[in-house]
Amino acid sequence: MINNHREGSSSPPAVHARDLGVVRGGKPVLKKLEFSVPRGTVTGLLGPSGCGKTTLMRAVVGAQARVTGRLEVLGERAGSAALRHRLGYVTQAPSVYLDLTTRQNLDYYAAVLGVPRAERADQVDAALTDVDLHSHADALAANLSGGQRSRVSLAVALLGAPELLVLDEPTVGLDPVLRRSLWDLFHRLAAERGATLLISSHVMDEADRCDRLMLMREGGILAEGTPGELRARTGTDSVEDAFLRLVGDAADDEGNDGDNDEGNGEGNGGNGARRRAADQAAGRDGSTAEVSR
Ligand SMILES: Nc1ncnc2c1ncn2[C@@H]1O[C@H](COP(=O)(O)OP(=O)(O)OP(=O)(O)O)[C@@H](O)[C@H]1O
Repeated sequence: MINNHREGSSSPPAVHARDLGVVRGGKPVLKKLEFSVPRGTVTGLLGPSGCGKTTLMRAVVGAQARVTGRLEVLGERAGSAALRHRLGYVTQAPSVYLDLTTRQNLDYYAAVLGVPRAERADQVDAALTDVDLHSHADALAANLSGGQRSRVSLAVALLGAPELLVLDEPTVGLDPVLRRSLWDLFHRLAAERGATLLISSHVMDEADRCDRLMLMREGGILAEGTPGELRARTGTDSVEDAFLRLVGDAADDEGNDGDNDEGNGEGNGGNGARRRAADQAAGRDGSTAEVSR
């Protein structure tokens, strides 16, 4: 599902990073990242738990301290006040007021965002339609399921029609039908409103729903491209296998860079290291399609 890229040649990418680094807790968690996210695309950020997806998203929305290098968002420096109304960000923890109903939450956030009073009801209705929550519009958030609360958070992010939506694992805890309808919504937002979506996921079977992917590992970008390009580059049939192949190749490269004391030259030793690195990256002990968790 490759989007036609709608960005004009003169329009800067939605996100542009050069030599981007972040230190957290005294440790470098993002290391010299270089990438661009084209406008009007659904770009997936995939990688195992702890590889730095959330940190990267926080840097993009201007919520991360100790960012070094260059990071431009919609042509502005990340974190600049001019971006406040052009971005929507949904964290992994739904941020809704439990003592308000779904509609009251949306109405409140619309007011905070400065949506004119006369437009508020329409915008709230549109957001409720987008996330399919009309049937729970008057339910207290406290009485919603976890997945429903995440959708309220997503609806909040849609208010004001932001140009860039940064969504941290928006489909966690949702059933397959809802997941599909949200992915359809993400593509509609890109195709019909020209929005750019940067979406993190650790579920590899969602990778094929993205126009483009950035595969992350240990604070770096392992590879980027369309799902088809990544499959073709690695000679694999799925993005999950492409990821594991790339992790294995990176482990081989790292192994070749140093001395190999174990080295009796047996294929099994190398394959074992490669396999361990891939399994570790995938967080897998069996045949799960998830990268981690
Ligand atoms: N508040 C913090 N203080 C110090 N280090 C942190 C903090 N939050 C995260 N880290 C570290 O930063 C690294 C990247 O974490 P991050 O949350 O960005 O990863 P992630 O890929 O989003 O993981 P997940 O998929 O589990 O959400 C991890 O090594 C983590 O331990």
